[in-house]
Amino acid sequence: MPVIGIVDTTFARFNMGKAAVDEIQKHASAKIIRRTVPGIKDLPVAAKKLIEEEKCDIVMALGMPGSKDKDRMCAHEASTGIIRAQLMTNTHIIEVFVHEDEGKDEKELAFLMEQRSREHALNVVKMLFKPEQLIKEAGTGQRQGFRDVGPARV
Ligand SMILES: Cc1nc2c(=O)[nH]c(=O)nc-2n(C[C@H](O)[C@H](O)[C@H](O)CO)c1C
Repeated sequence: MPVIGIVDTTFARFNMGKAAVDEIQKHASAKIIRRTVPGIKDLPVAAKKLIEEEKCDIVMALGMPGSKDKDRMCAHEASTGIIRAQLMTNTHIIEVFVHEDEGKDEKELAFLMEQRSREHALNVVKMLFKPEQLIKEAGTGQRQGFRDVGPARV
């Protein structure tokens, strides 16, 4: 049975890991191993440990960069770390970040954090179990959270 790792943060203002686990369980049979770390800069090593020590086939790294400049810098550093962890382990780590200022208010922020977590969880299920479905969706302007934008019109 495939093993999916989920790592999220306490800094985030919505329980992103819970939404991702719930969505995966609705659509696939997989062992899920969940971890929570303080913030996004702690995600890369947590994901790498899930891959190397817990034998996860794929990992979701979920977090919320804040709205200050130092948070944006932090997000860039965390992303770089996540990419390095992917290259070091030759394993996908699907980064699910929702910037705190993407939502116009708290309600929209919570909506976006839940939807993006769930839609990327579906991507993970497709990557593991139905890769041909992703090929069908190539170039279709999919977005996670807000509405899909569709293909460019010619
Ligand atoms: C400035 C800052 N901003 C964020 C953020 O926007 N989002 C987040 O999840 N975590 C932030 N952190 C915390 C770091 O990611 C990390 O948890 C600490 O530096 C401890 O390693 C920090 C320190």
